[in-house]
Amino acid sequence: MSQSLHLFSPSSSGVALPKHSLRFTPSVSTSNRRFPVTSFPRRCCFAIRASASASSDPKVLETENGKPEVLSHVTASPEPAAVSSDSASIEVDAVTEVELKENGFRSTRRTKLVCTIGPATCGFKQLEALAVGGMNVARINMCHGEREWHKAVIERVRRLNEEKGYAVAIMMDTEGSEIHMDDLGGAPSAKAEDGEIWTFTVRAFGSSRPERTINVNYDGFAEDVAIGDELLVDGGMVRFEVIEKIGPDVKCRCTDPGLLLPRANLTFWRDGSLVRERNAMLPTISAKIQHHLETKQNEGEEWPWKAVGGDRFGDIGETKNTVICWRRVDWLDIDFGIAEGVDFIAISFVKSAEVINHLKSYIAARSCDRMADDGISLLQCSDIAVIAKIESIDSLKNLEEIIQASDGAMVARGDLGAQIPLEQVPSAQQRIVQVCRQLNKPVIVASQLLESMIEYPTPTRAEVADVSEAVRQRADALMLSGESAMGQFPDKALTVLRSVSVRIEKWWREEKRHEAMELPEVGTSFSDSISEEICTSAAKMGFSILGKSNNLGVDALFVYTKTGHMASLLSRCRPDCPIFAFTTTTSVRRRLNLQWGLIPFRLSFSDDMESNLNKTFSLLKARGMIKSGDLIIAVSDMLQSIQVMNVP
Ligand SMILES: Nc1ncnc2c1ncn2[C@@H]1O[C@H](COP(=O)(O)OP(=O)(O)OP(=O)(O)O)[C@@H](O)[C@H]1O
Ligand SMILES: CC(=O)C(=O)O
Ligand SMILES: [K+]
Ligand SMILES: [Mg+2]
Repeated sequence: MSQSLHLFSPSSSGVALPKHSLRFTPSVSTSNRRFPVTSFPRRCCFAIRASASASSDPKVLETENGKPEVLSHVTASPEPAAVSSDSASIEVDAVTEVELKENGFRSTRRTKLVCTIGPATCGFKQLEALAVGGMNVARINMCHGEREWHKAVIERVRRLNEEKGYAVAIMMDTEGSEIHMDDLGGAPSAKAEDGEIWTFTVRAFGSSRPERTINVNYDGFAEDVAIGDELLVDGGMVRFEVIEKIGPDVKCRCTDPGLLLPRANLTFWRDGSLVRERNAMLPTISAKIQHHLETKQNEGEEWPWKAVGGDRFGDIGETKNTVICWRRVDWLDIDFGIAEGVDFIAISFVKSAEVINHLKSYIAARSCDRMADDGISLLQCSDIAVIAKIESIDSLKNLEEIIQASDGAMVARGDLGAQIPLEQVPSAQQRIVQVCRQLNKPVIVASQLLESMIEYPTPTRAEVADVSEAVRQRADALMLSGESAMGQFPDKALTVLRSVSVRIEKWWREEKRHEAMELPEVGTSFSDSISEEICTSAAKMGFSILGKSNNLGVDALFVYTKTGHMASLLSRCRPDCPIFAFTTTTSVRRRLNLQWGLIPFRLSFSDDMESNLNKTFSLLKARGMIKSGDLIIAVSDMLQSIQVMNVP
């Protein structure tokens, strides 16, 4: 078996490059950039047989957010496939179609959009409006609401995907170990005025809560704070000074007035520095649960946190009386996420790669159990991607190792801005985005992108500039928080993200302003290296020169990928033309929906590239997504090949 990179030019039907000489050198001039459709020489292919399930699946093609189309007469045989010529049987993906009409073929939006779902957007119609508006990922935040509420949202998104053909992925965000306030007894907000005295306490009050009293979720709160400390709500939206401690009650004077929101995050500062010693940021597990733990441990029972071990997870034997761990509720949420088959789990307040590694093994073990229980096949069972939220000083310290261990990262600027000086947040963002790109992990820029749109229908100029900067940095995705969760204008906020993204992407493409980034090799095996070379070469051919068109006038990159890896390698190069990513499973398709520039489709394909291409051309032409004469570069992880051709 040999591994070859095949480049097609007008003078040759296929060139097999020798091993270790996989540099792409354009062999054609731009004046002669239309190629005949060439056939793939099967004798020199590195071929992986199509899996049984791929060939027995109904022949389906789905676009990013489009309805599935069943093409019963398409075969997966290695012979050139019979393809549908009946365009009427092909339903057009609403979102991609709208964006294609709005922006033209080459100007589809590359930046992906994540919306936090909350009371303002949890209904079916509201979710549908977001999907139509370009939401690629729906985020649910386990800090807020009950599990039942989140379950209902997940079910609605699923129904939306099934009934209306979208591929909206679901991201579950864990509560994490931060200290936060209670839900204000159900009130939407509370106003703290200058000089007022408020009590922060761990005492439970039930319905008879005294005025200006806030419950705190962290048992050690009163012990850890000191008189004179500064208490910041949501990173400084409201500030208090600690003036007195009475048992579990901490009396504070408001020094910076503002609106307290339910479950707002709390940090405390001493002499200008964030207080982090004594594990102040990690809630101790409650005595009740600890007792339960010890009893069960004595019975020799296995524990989820035991299974993943490590001090941060509360290895029970080691920390008898002060078990420090992710709170039990996080584990229950993680189990919930696995059972619901969410696509991403975002982990709040990650401190080290160890946390991510443990969680990934846990998910893998749990997913296998689930697979066995449900009798579902390996291909159907998605492994859930783990997103590391970078929102603490520790996470910045261990940034590279955390991102390397994760499947992606989030620049969680809300809490990050409460832990480092605000003026350092932009450079931290730039660094995180850059490290993610180098390590080939998708990155989301989150929090306060359009904060004023919670209340107003138009953004501030400064917010538009902030969104533009994240797009310019070519982050994979932008995220709405309060704007979509509880704001008055969720659809308008999404429209702003969408239109600013498209405009800035186009501007930078035309101006050729993007600095080239040195991308180190990420793979470890020879086969990985070949995939990287192939993708780099293909993407290079898809780059523009002189602000006009790309080297060869390439209209789109096609990638046929089972795991999604080759698609992400192409995305990482941030080429100028759109990337159509074809994959065989819906879960991989949904996951690819988070990555820059990918238009993910589900398609049953075989290991015969010629038949795959013919089938794809026919389907996409019928949708008006490509036309005869368009120049396509196709790569595939089954054959590790590159093909350059015109759509017939
Ligand atoms: N499921 C929900 N139910 C009620 N309110 C919600 C829900 N999700 C979000 N919200 C509201 O929207 C606001 C912004 O949501 P988001 O989850 O992005 O912020 P956050 O709580 O600051 O995030 P994190 O806790 O991850 O740092 C929250 O402060 C809350 O008021
Ligand atoms: C999103 C989030 O968790 C933050 O900004 O803090
Ligand atoms: K959270
Ligand atoms: Mg946060």
